[in-house]
Amino acid sequence: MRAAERELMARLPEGALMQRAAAGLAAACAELMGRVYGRRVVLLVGSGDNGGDALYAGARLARRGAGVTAVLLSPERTHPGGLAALRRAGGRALATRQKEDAAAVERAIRSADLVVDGIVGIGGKGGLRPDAAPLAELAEASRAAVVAVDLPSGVEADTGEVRGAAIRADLTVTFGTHKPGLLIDPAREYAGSVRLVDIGLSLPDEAEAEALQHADVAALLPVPGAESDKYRRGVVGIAAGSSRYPGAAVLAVAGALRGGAGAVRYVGPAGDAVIARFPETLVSDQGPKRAGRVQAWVVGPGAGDDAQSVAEVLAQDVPVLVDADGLRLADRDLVRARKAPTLMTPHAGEAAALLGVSRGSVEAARLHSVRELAERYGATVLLKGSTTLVASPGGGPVRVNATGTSWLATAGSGDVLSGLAGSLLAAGLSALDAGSVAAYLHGLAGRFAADGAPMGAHDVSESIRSAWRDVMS
Ligand SMILES: NC(=O)C1=CN([C@@H]2O[C@H](COP(=O)(O)OP(=O)(O)OC[C@H]3O[C@@H](n4cnc5c(N)ncnc54)[C@H](O)[C@@H]3O)[C@@H](O)[C@H]2O)[C@@H](O)CC1
Ligand SMILES: [K+]
Repeated sequence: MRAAERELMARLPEGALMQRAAAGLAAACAELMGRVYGRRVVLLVGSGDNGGDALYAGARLARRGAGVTAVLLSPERTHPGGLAALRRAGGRALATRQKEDAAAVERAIRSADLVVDGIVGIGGKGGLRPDAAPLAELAEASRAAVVAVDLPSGVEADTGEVRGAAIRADLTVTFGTHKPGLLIDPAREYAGSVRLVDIGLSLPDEAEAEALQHADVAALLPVPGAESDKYRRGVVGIAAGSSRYPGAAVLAVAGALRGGAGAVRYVGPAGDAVIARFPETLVSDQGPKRAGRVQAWVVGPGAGDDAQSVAEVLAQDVPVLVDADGLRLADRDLVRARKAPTLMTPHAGEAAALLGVSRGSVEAARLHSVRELAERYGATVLLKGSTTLVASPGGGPVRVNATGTSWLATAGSGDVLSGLAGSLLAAGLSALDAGSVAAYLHGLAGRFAADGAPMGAHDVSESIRSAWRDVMS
Protein backbone atom coordinates (compact mmCIF):
# COMPACT_ATOMS: atom_id res chain seq x y z
CA MET A 1 0.00 0.00 0.00
CA ARG A 2 2.69 2.45 1.01
CA ALA A 3 4.73 1.90 -2.13
CA ALA A 4 1.70 2.01 -4.42
CA GLU A 5 0.51 5.23 -2.76
CA ARG A 6 3.89 6.89 -3.16
CA GLU A 7 4.04 5.95 -6.80
CA LEU A 8 0.57 7.34 -7.53
CA MET A 9 0.95 10.44 -5.37
CA ALA A 10 3.99 11.48 -7.35
CA ARG A 11 1.79 11.65 -10.47
CA LEU A 12 -1.25 13.36 -8.95
CA PRO A 13 -1.84 16.91 -7.69
CA GLU A 14 -1.22 17.39 -3.98
CA GLY A 15 -4.03 15.93 -1.85
CA ALA A 16 -5.88 14.30 -4.75
CA LEU A 17 -5.56 10.81 -3.33
CA MET A 18 -6.98 11.82 0.01
CA GLN A 19 -9.89 13.51 -1.76
CA ARG A 20 -10.67 10.26 -3.56
CA ALA A 21 -10.61 8.40 -0.27
CA ALA A 22 -12.76 11.02 1.46
CA ALA A 23 -15.30 11.07 -1.35
CA GLY A 24 -15.72 7.29 -1.18
CA LEU A 25 -15.94 7.42 2.60
CA ALA A 26 -18.55 10.19 2.62
CA ALA A 27 -20.66 8.34 0.04
CA ALA A 28 -20.61 5.16 2.13
CA CYS A 29 -21.57 7.12 5.26
CA ALA A 30 -24.42 8.85 3.44
CA GLU A 31 -25.72 5.54 2.16
CA LEU A 32 -25.58 3.99 5.62
CA MET A 33 -27.50 6.92 7.17
CA GLY A 34 -30.14 6.96 4.45
CA ARG A 35 -30.34 10.77 4.56
CA VAL A 36 -27.61 13.25 5.46
CA TYR A 37 -29.47 16.46 6.25
CA GLY A 38 -29.97 16.92 9.99
CA ARG A 39 -27.97 13.84 11.02
CA ARG A 40 -25.46 14.10 13.85
CA VAL A 41 -22.02 12.89 12.92
CA VAL A 42 -18.99 12.61 15.21
CA LEU A 43 -15.49 12.22 13.77
CA LEU A 44 -12.80 10.63 15.96
CA VAL A 45 -9.65 12.21 14.58
CA GLY A 46 -6.10 10.97 15.21
CA SER A 47 -2.88 12.68 14.26
CA GLY A 48 -2.25 11.10 10.86
CA ASP A 49 -3.73 10.92 7.39
CA ASN A 50 -6.40 8.54 8.62
CA GLY A 51 -7.78 11.49 10.58
CA GLY A 52 -7.39 13.62 7.44
CA ASP A 53 -9.67 11.26 5.54
CA ALA A 54 -12.27 11.52 8.29
CA LEU A 55 -12.10 15.34 8.35
CA TYR A 56 -12.51 15.75 4.58
CA ALA A 57 -15.36 13.24 4.54
CA GLY A 58 -16.91 15.10 7.49
CA ALA A 59 -16.67 18.36 5.52
CA ARG A 60 -18.55 16.74 2.64
CA LEU A 61 -21.29 15.55 4.99
CA ALA A 62 -21.48 18.97 6.67
CA ARG A 63 -21.98 20.62 3.27
CA ARG A 64 -24.99 18.35 2.79
CA GLY A 65 -26.53 19.49 6.04
CA ALA A 66 -25.21 17.08 8.67
CA GLY A 67 -24.17 18.45 12.06
CA VAL A 68 -20.54 17.38 12.27
CA THR A 69 -18.36 17.40 15.40
CA ALA A 70 -14.69 16.45 15.19
CA VAL A 71 -13.10 15.04 18.34
CA LEU A 72 -9.37 15.77 18.06
CA LEU A 73 -7.00 13.40 19.85
CA SER A 74 -3.97 15.62 19.35
CA PRO A 75 -5.14 19.06 18.24
CA GLU A 76 -1.62 20.30 17.56
CA ARG A 77 -0.95 17.46 15.09
CA THR A 78 -4.34 17.30 13.36
CA HIS A 79 -4.32 17.24 9.55
CA PRO A 80 -4.44 21.03 8.93
CA GLY A 81 -6.13 20.98 5.51
CA GLY A 82 -8.81 18.57 6.69
CA LEU A 83 -9.59 20.60 9.81
CA ALA A 84 -9.78 23.83 7.81
CA ALA A 85 -12.14 22.18 5.29
CA LEU A 86 -14.39 20.95 8.08
CA ARG A 87 -14.53 24.39 9.69
CA ARG A 88 -15.30 26.06 6.34
CA ALA A 89 -18.20 23.64 5.92
CA GLY A 90 -19.62 24.61 9.31
CA GLY A 91 -18.32 21.71 11.41
CA ARG A 92 -16.98 22.21 14.96
CA ALA A 93 -14.02 20.67 16.77
CA LEU A 94 -13.52 19.51 20.37
CA ALA A 95 -10.27 18.37 21.95
CA THR A 96 -10.11 15.27 24.17
CA ARG A 97 -7.27 16.71 26.26
CA GLN A 98 -9.25 19.81 27.24
CA LYS A 99 -11.14 19.29 30.52
CA GLU A 100 -13.92 21.68 29.47
CA ASP A 101 -14.50 19.62 26.33
CA ALA A 102 -14.65 16.18 28.01
CA ALA A 103 -18.35 16.33 28.87
CA ALA A 104 -19.19 17.73 25.43
CA VAL A 105 -17.29 14.87 23.75
CA GLU A 106 -19.24 12.33 25.73
CA ARG A 107 -22.56 14.04 24.96
CA ALA A 108 -21.75 14.27 21.26
CA ILE A 109 -20.90 10.58 20.95
CA ARG A 110 -23.93 9.51 22.99
CA SER A 111 -26.33 11.45 20.80
CA ALA A 112 -24.65 10.78 17.45
CA ASP A 113 -26.29 8.97 14.55
CA LEU A 114 -22.92 8.11 13.10
CA VAL A 115 -19.39 7.86 14.52
CA VAL A 116 -16.52 7.93 12.02
CA ASP A 117 -13.35 6.31 13.33
CA GLY A 118 -10.34 8.16 11.93
CA ILE A 119 -8.10 7.57 14.93
CA VAL A 120 -5.47 5.51 13.17
CA GLY A 121 -5.13 3.54 9.92
CA ILE A 122 -2.24 1.62 8.43
CA GLY A 123 0.17 3.81 10.42
CA GLY A 124 -1.01 2.23 13.68
CA LYS A 125 0.96 0.03 16.06
CA GLY A 126 -0.50 -1.93 18.95
CA GLY A 127 -3.93 -1.49 20.48
CA LEU A 128 -5.43 1.94 21.00
CA ARG A 129 -3.44 4.25 23.23
CA PRO A 130 -4.87 5.19 26.65
CA ASP A 131 -6.27 8.51 25.41
CA ALA A 132 -8.08 6.82 22.50
CA ALA A 133 -9.38 3.69 24.23
CA PRO A 134 -12.22 5.46 26.13
CA LEU A 135 -13.54 6.81 22.81
CA ALA A 136 -13.87 3.26 21.51
CA GLU A 137 -15.91 2.37 24.58
CA LEU A 138 -18.15 5.41 24.18
CA ALA A 139 -18.72 4.62 20.52
CA GLU A 140 -19.60 1.03 21.30
CA ALA A 141 -22.03 2.07 24.01
CA SER A 142 -23.77 4.70 21.88
CA ARG A 143 -26.62 3.87 19.54
CA ALA A 144 -24.68 5.36 16.62
CA ALA A 145 -23.54 3.33 13.64
CA VAL A 146 -19.74 3.16 13.60
CA VAL A 147 -17.82 3.49 10.34
CA ALA A 148 -14.09 2.78 10.45
CA VAL A 149 -11.81 4.62 8.05
CA ASP A 150 -9.51 2.16 6.25
CA LEU A 151 -9.30 -0.15 9.32
CA PRO A 152 -10.92 -0.33 12.73
CA SER A 153 -8.41 1.62 14.83
CA GLY A 154 -6.34 -0.60 17.11
CA VAL A 155 -6.18 -3.73 14.92
CA GLU A 156 -3.00 -4.81 13.16
CA ALA A 157 -3.38 -4.19 9.44
CA ASP A 158 -0.83 -6.77 8.32
CA THR A 159 -1.73 -9.73 10.51
CA GLY A 160 -5.28 -9.52 11.86
CA GLU A 161 -3.97 -9.50 15.42
CA VAL A 162 -5.60 -7.32 18.09
CA ARG A 163 -3.19 -6.40 20.87
CA GLY A 164 -5.38 -4.19 23.03
CA ALA A 165 -8.41 -1.95 22.80
CA ALA A 166 -9.84 -1.45 19.30
CA ILE A 167 -12.86 0.12 17.64
CA ARG A 168 -15.78 -2.16 16.84
CA ALA A 169 -17.21 -1.00 13.54
CA ASP A 170 -20.44 -1.77 11.73
CA LEU A 171 -18.81 -0.87 8.43
CA THR A 172 -15.21 -0.40 7.39
CA VAL A 173 -14.49 1.66 4.30
CA THR A 174 -11.06 0.65 3.11
CA PHE A 175 -8.92 2.18 0.38
CA GLY A 176 -7.00 0.60 -2.48
CA THR A 177 -7.12 -3.01 -1.35
CA HIS A 178 -8.29 -5.24 1.49
CA LYS A 179 -5.73 -5.46 4.27
CA PRO A 180 -5.11 -8.88 5.89
CA GLY A 181 -6.54 -7.46 9.12
CA LEU A 182 -9.91 -7.05 7.43
CA LEU A 183 -10.04 -10.71 6.44
CA ILE A 184 -8.40 -12.58 9.31
CA ASP A 185 -9.73 -13.12 12.82
CA PRO A 186 -9.73 -11.78 15.44
CA ALA A 187 -9.43 -8.36 13.70
CA ARG A 188 -12.03 -9.26 11.11
CA GLU A 189 -14.71 -9.33 13.78
CA TYR A 190 -13.99 -5.68 14.57
CA ALA A 191 -14.43 -4.56 10.96
CA GLY A 192 -18.14 -5.26 10.43
CA SER A 193 -18.94 -5.35 6.74
CA VAL A 194 -16.17 -4.10 4.52
CA ARG A 195 -16.44 -1.81 1.53
CA LEU A 196 -13.50 -1.27 -0.81
CA VAL A 197 -13.01 2.16 -2.40
CA ASP A 198 -10.84 2.16 -5.50
CA ILE A 199 -8.44 5.11 -5.36
CA GLY A 200 -6.60 4.16 -8.53
CA LEU A 201 -3.55 2.41 -7.06
CA SER A 202 -1.63 -0.19 -9.05
CA LEU A 203 -0.93 -2.98 -6.62
CA PRO A 204 1.73 -5.69 -6.82
CA ASP A 205 0.61 -8.95 -8.47
CA GLU A 206 1.30 -11.12 -5.48
CA ALA A 207 -0.72 -10.41 -2.37
CA GLU A 208 0.01 -11.38 1.22
CA ALA A 209 -3.42 -12.97 1.42
CA GLU A 210 -6.12 -13.81 -1.08
CA ALA A 211 -9.75 -14.89 -0.83
CA LEU A 212 -11.34 -17.05 -3.49
CA GLN A 213 -14.69 -15.98 -4.93
CA HIS A 214 -17.37 -18.05 -6.67
CA ALA A 215 -15.78 -17.65 -10.11
CA ASP A 216 -12.34 -18.75 -8.87
CA VAL A 217 -13.79 -21.85 -7.26
CA ALA A 218 -15.91 -22.67 -10.31
CA ALA A 219 -12.78 -22.59 -12.46
CA LEU A 220 -11.00 -25.02 -10.12
CA LEU A 221 -13.75 -27.61 -9.56
CA PRO A 222 -13.10 -30.88 -11.39
CA VAL A 223 -15.70 -31.60 -14.05
CA PRO A 224 -15.69 -35.01 -15.78
CA GLY A 225 -15.18 -34.95 -19.53
CA ALA A 226 -16.64 -37.32 -22.13
CA GLU A 227 -13.59 -39.61 -21.83
CA SER A 228 -13.65 -39.84 -18.04
CA ASP A 229 -14.02 -43.08 -16.17
CA LYS A 230 -13.86 -43.60 -12.42
CA TYR A 231 -10.08 -44.10 -12.42
CA ARG A 232 -9.35 -41.06 -14.54
CA ARG A 233 -11.54 -38.98 -12.23
CA GLY A 234 -9.36 -40.17 -9.36
CA VAL A 235 -9.78 -42.62 -6.51
CA VAL A 236 -9.48 -41.27 -2.98
CA GLY A 237 -8.49 -43.55 -0.12
CA ILE A 238 -9.90 -42.86 3.33
CA ALA A 239 -8.02 -44.39 6.27
CA ALA A 240 -10.15 -43.25 9.17
CA GLY A 241 -12.40 -44.32 12.01
CA SER A 242 -11.92 -46.87 14.77
CA SER A 243 -14.16 -49.16 16.75
CA ARG A 244 -14.56 -46.25 19.14
CA TYR A 245 -15.23 -43.64 16.41
CA PRO A 246 -16.83 -45.39 13.42
CA GLY A 247 -18.83 -42.23 12.65
CA ALA A 248 -15.70 -40.30 11.66
CA ALA A 249 -15.16 -42.81 8.85
CA VAL A 250 -18.74 -42.45 7.64
CA LEU A 251 -18.53 -38.65 7.64
CA ALA A 252 -15.16 -38.53 5.87
CA VAL A 253 -16.54 -40.86 3.19
CA ALA A 254 -19.67 -38.68 2.98
CA GLY A 255 -17.47 -35.67 2.23
CA ALA A 256 -15.29 -37.60 -0.22
CA LEU A 257 -18.26 -38.86 -2.24
CA ARG A 258 -19.29 -35.25 -2.90
CA GLY A 259 -15.82 -34.00 -3.81
CA GLY A 260 -15.44 -35.07 -7.41
CA ALA A 261 -13.29 -38.21 -7.17
CA GLY A 262 -14.54 -41.13 -9.30
CA ALA A 263 -14.43 -43.64 -6.46
CA VAL A 264 -13.91 -43.72 -2.71
CA ARG A 265 -11.91 -46.51 -1.13
CA TYR A 266 -12.31 -47.00 2.62
CA VAL A 267 -9.68 -48.76 4.71
CA GLY A 268 -10.18 -49.41 8.43
CA PRO A 269 -12.30 -51.10 11.08
CA ALA A 270 -15.54 -49.22 10.30
CA GLY A 271 -16.22 -50.84 6.91
CA ASP A 272 -19.63 -52.19 7.91
CA ALA A 273 -20.85 -48.81 9.09
CA VAL A 274 -19.53 -47.17 5.92
CA ILE A 275 -21.13 -49.71 3.57
CA ALA A 276 -24.43 -49.55 5.43
CA ARG A 277 -24.61 -45.81 4.78
CA PHE A 278 -22.78 -45.59 1.42
CA PRO A 279 -22.96 -48.83 -0.58
CA GLU A 280 -20.91 -47.31 -3.40
CA THR A 281 -17.75 -47.28 -1.23
CA LEU A 282 -14.96 -49.81 -1.97
CA VAL A 283 -14.19 -51.26 1.45
CA SER A 284 -11.11 -53.10 2.67
CA ASP A 285 -9.75 -54.07 6.08
CA GLN A 286 -6.24 -54.89 4.84
CA GLY A 287 -4.57 -51.62 5.82
CA PRO A 288 -3.51 -48.78 3.51
CA LYS A 289 -0.43 -50.56 2.14
CA ARG A 290 -2.49 -53.34 0.55
CA ALA A 291 -5.58 -51.35 -0.31
CA GLY A 292 -4.91 -50.96 -4.03
CA ARG A 293 -4.09 -47.88 -6.01
CA VAL A 294 -5.47 -44.48 -5.06
CA GLN A 295 -4.61 -41.00 -6.34
CA ALA A 296 -4.76 -39.44 -2.86
CA TRP A 297 -5.17 -40.46 0.78
CA VAL A 298 -6.99 -39.00 3.73
CA VAL A 299 -5.71 -40.29 7.05
CA GLY A 300 -6.57 -39.55 10.64
CA PRO A 301 -10.24 -38.68 11.35
CA GLY A 302 -11.33 -40.77 14.34
CA ALA A 303 -8.25 -42.96 13.89
CA GLY A 304 -7.61 -43.29 17.63
CA ASP A 305 -4.10 -44.67 18.09
CA ASP A 306 -3.63 -46.36 14.73
CA ALA A 307 -0.09 -45.06 14.13
CA GLN A 308 0.60 -47.91 11.72
CA SER A 309 -1.98 -46.70 9.17
CA VAL A 310 -0.68 -43.14 9.40
CA ALA A 311 2.89 -44.30 8.72
CA GLU A 312 1.78 -46.54 5.82
CA VAL A 313 -0.13 -43.69 4.20
CA LEU A 314 2.70 -41.20 4.63
CA ALA A 315 5.06 -43.67 2.96
CA GLN A 316 3.04 -43.63 -0.27
CA ASP A 317 4.03 -41.39 -3.13
CA VAL A 318 0.63 -39.74 -3.69
CA PRO A 319 -0.89 -36.58 -2.17
CA VAL A 320 -1.89 -37.15 1.46
CA LEU A 321 -4.23 -35.24 3.72
CA VAL A 322 -3.51 -35.63 7.44
CA ASP A 323 -6.24 -34.67 9.89
CA ALA A 324 -7.26 -35.05 13.54
CA ASP A 325 -5.58 -38.04 15.29
CA GLY A 326 -3.32 -38.37 12.26
CA LEU A 327 -1.74 -35.02 13.14
CA ARG A 328 -0.80 -36.33 16.57
CA LEU A 329 0.47 -39.65 15.23
CA ALA A 330 2.40 -38.42 12.18
CA ASP A 331 6.17 -38.40 12.44
CA ARG A 332 7.40 -34.92 11.57
CA ASP A 333 10.51 -36.17 9.78
CA LEU A 334 8.40 -38.57 7.70
CA VAL A 335 6.13 -35.69 6.71
CA ARG A 336 9.09 -33.46 5.84
CA ALA A 337 10.73 -36.19 3.78
CA ARG A 338 7.71 -36.73 1.55
CA LYS A 339 8.04 -35.87 -2.16
CA ALA A 340 4.31 -35.84 -3.00
CA PRO A 341 2.17 -33.01 -1.55
CA THR A 342 0.98 -33.18 2.04
CA LEU A 343 -2.03 -31.24 3.31
CA MET A 344 -2.42 -30.94 7.08
CA THR A 345 -5.76 -29.73 8.44
CA PRO A 346 -5.50 -28.81 12.14
CA HIS A 347 -7.92 -26.75 14.19
CA ALA A 348 -6.38 -24.22 16.59
CA GLY A 349 -5.92 -26.79 19.37
CA GLU A 350 -4.16 -29.27 17.11
CA ALA A 351 -2.06 -26.50 15.58
CA ALA A 352 -1.03 -25.44 19.09
CA ALA A 353 0.11 -28.99 19.89
CA LEU A 354 2.07 -29.18 16.63
CA LEU A 355 3.80 -25.87 17.37
CA GLY A 356 4.25 -26.48 21.09
CA VAL A 357 2.39 -23.30 22.08
CA SER A 358 -0.97 -22.53 23.68
CA ARG A 359 -4.23 -22.61 21.77
CA GLY A 360 -4.78 -18.95 22.64
CA SER A 361 -1.57 -17.88 21.00
CA VAL A 362 -2.52 -19.67 17.77
CA GLU A 363 -5.92 -17.99 17.76
CA ALA A 364 -4.38 -14.59 18.44
CA ALA A 365 -1.85 -14.92 15.60
CA ARG A 366 -3.49 -17.11 12.98
CA LEU A 367 -1.55 -15.83 9.96
CA HIS A 368 1.79 -16.29 11.67
CA SER A 369 0.81 -19.73 13.00
CA VAL A 370 -0.30 -21.17 9.67
CA ARG A 371 2.84 -19.92 7.92
CA GLU A 372 5.04 -21.26 10.68
CA LEU A 373 3.41 -24.72 10.52
CA ALA A 374 3.75 -24.88 6.73
CA GLU A 375 7.43 -24.04 7.07
CA ARG A 376 8.18 -26.46 9.89
CA TYR A 377 6.45 -29.43 8.31
CA GLY A 378 7.19 -28.65 4.67
CA ALA A 379 3.46 -29.17 4.08
CA THR A 380 0.46 -27.19 2.96
CA VAL A 381 -1.49 -26.33 6.09
CA LEU A 382 -5.18 -25.57 6.42
CA LEU A 383 -5.86 -23.94 9.78
CA LYS A 384 -9.55 -24.29 10.59
CA GLY A 385 -11.56 -21.61 12.31
CA SER A 386 -14.09 -18.86 11.80
CA THR A 387 -11.83 -17.74 8.97
CA THR A 388 -9.95 -20.74 7.66
CA LEU A 389 -6.42 -20.07 6.36
CA VAL A 390 -4.42 -22.20 3.92
CA ALA A 391 -0.66 -21.70 3.55
CA SER A 392 1.83 -23.39 1.25
CA PRO A 393 5.35 -24.28 2.32
CA GLY A 394 7.82 -21.89 0.76
CA GLY A 395 5.55 -18.85 0.99
CA GLY A 396 3.17 -17.24 -1.49
CA PRO A 397 -0.22 -15.75 -0.68
CA VAL A 398 -2.17 -17.32 2.16
CA ARG A 399 -5.72 -18.23 1.13
CA VAL A 400 -8.38 -16.89 3.45
CA ASN A 401 -11.79 -18.51 3.43
CA ALA A 402 -14.68 -16.42 4.61
CA THR A 403 -17.67 -18.59 3.64
CA GLY A 404 -17.84 -20.35 7.01
CA THR A 405 -20.50 -19.97 9.67
CA SER A 406 -20.30 -20.57 13.40
CA TRP A 407 -22.92 -23.33 12.98
CA LEU A 408 -20.06 -25.38 11.49
CA ALA A 409 -18.51 -25.66 14.94
CA THR A 410 -20.18 -29.04 15.40
CA ALA A 411 -18.78 -32.53 15.96
CA GLY A 412 -17.77 -34.33 12.79
CA SER A 413 -17.79 -31.25 10.59
CA GLY A 414 -14.00 -31.51 10.20
CA ASP A 415 -14.29 -35.16 9.08
CA VAL A 416 -16.55 -34.07 6.24
CA LEU A 417 -14.06 -31.36 5.26
CA SER A 418 -11.13 -33.76 5.16
CA GLY A 419 -13.01 -36.23 2.95
CA LEU A 420 -14.05 -33.42 0.64
CA ALA A 421 -10.52 -31.99 0.37
CA GLY A 422 -9.03 -35.47 -0.12
CA SER A 423 -11.43 -36.11 -2.97
CA LEU A 424 -10.34 -32.87 -4.65
CA LEU A 425 -6.69 -33.90 -4.19
CA ALA A 426 -7.46 -37.22 -5.90
CA ALA A 427 -9.16 -35.34 -8.73
CA GLY A 428 -5.86 -33.57 -9.37
CA LEU A 429 -6.06 -30.23 -7.56
CA SER A 430 -2.92 -28.94 -5.85
CA ALA A 431 -2.86 -29.09 -2.07
CA LEU A 432 -3.44 -25.32 -1.85
CA ASP A 433 -6.37 -25.43 -4.26
CA ALA A 434 -7.86 -28.61 -2.78
CA GLY A 435 -7.74 -27.16 0.73
CA SER A 436 -9.09 -23.75 -0.14
CA VAL A 437 -11.79 -25.02 -2.52
CA ALA A 438 -12.90 -27.60 0.06
CA ALA A 439 -13.05 -24.92 2.78
CA TYR A 440 -15.08 -22.69 0.46
CA LEU A 441 -17.64 -25.39 -0.43
CA HIS A 442 -17.77 -26.69 3.12
CA GLY A 443 -18.47 -23.21 4.48
CA LEU A 444 -21.17 -22.60 1.93
CA ALA A 445 -22.67 -26.05 2.56
CA GLY A 446 -22.70 -25.24 6.26
CA ARG A 447 -24.66 -22.05 5.59
CA PHE A 448 -27.15 -23.86 3.39
CA ALA A 449 -27.55 -26.72 5.85
CA ALA A 450 -27.92 -24.51 8.90
CA ASP A 451 -30.16 -21.87 7.37
CA GLY A 452 -30.37 -20.26 10.80
CA ALA A 453 -30.86 -23.43 12.85
CA PRO A 454 -28.57 -26.02 14.45
CA MET A 455 -27.46 -28.93 12.30
CA GLY A 456 -25.24 -32.00 12.37
CA ALA A 457 -22.16 -32.74 10.30
CA HIS A 458 -24.06 -35.17 8.05
CA ASP A 459 -26.36 -32.27 7.10
CA VAL A 460 -23.29 -30.37 5.93
CA SER A 461 -22.19 -33.28 3.73
CA GLU A 462 -25.64 -33.43 2.20
CA SER A 463 -25.52 -29.74 1.31
CA ILE A 464 -22.18 -29.91 -0.48
CA ARG A 465 -23.99 -30.61 -3.74
CA SER A 466 -26.12 -27.46 -3.34
CA ALA A 467 -22.97 -25.48 -2.63
CA TRP A 468 -21.32 -26.92 -5.74
CA ARG A 469 -24.34 -26.00 -7.89
CA ASP A 470 -24.43 -22.52 -6.39
CA VAL A 471 -20.77 -21.96 -7.27
CA MET A 472 -21.27 -23.29 -10.81
CA SER A 473 -24.44 -21.31 -11.57
N1 LIG B 1 -0.85 8.02 2.01
C1 LIG B 1 -1.87 8.28 1.18
O1 LIG B 1 -1.71 8.74 0.09
C2 LIG B 1 -3.23 7.99 1.58
C3 LIG B 1 -3.47 7.66 2.89
N2 LIG B 1 -4.71 7.44 3.30
C4 LIG B 1 -4.99 7.32 4.71
O2 LIG B 1 -3.86 7.51 5.50
C5 LIG B 1 -3.74 6.45 6.44
C6 LIG B 1 -2.32 6.29 6.82
O3 LIG B 1 -1.91 7.55 7.33
P1 LIG B 1 -0.62 7.78 8.22
O4 LIG B 1 0.52 7.17 7.58
O5 LIG B 1 -0.57 9.22 8.46
O6 LIG B 1 -0.90 6.96 9.52
P2 LIG B 1 -2.20 6.86 10.42
O7 LIG B 1 -3.09 8.02 10.28
O8 LIG B 1 -2.76 5.53 10.22
O9 LIG B 1 -1.59 6.83 11.89
C7 LIG B 1 -0.46 7.55 12.24
C8 LIG B 1 -0.70 8.27 13.53
O10 LIG B 1 -1.37 7.49 14.48
C9 LIG B 1 -0.70 7.50 15.73
N3 LIG B 1 -0.82 6.13 16.28
C10 LIG B 1 -0.10 5.04 15.97
N4 LIG B 1 -0.51 3.96 16.67
C11 LIG B 1 -1.53 4.39 17.45
C12 LIG B 1 -2.36 3.75 18.39
N5 LIG B 1 -2.22 2.45 18.70
N6 LIG B 1 -3.33 4.46 19.01
C13 LIG B 1 -3.49 5.77 18.72
N7 LIG B 1 -2.71 6.44 17.83
C14 LIG B 1 -1.75 5.76 17.19
C15 LIG B 1 0.71 7.89 15.43
O11 LIG B 1 1.22 8.69 16.45
C16 LIG B 1 0.64 8.64 14.12
O12 LIG B 1 0.63 10.02 14.33
C17 LIG B 1 -4.39 5.29 5.76
O13 LIG B 1 -4.80 4.30 6.68
C18 LIG B 1 -5.54 5.95 5.06
O14 LIG B 1 -6.63 6.12 5.95
C19 LIG B 1 -5.82 7.73 2.41
O15 LIG B 1 -6.09 9.09 2.53
C20 LIG B 1 -5.51 7.43 0.99
C21 LIG B 1 -4.30 8.11 0.57
K1 LIG C 1 -9.46 3.96 11.51
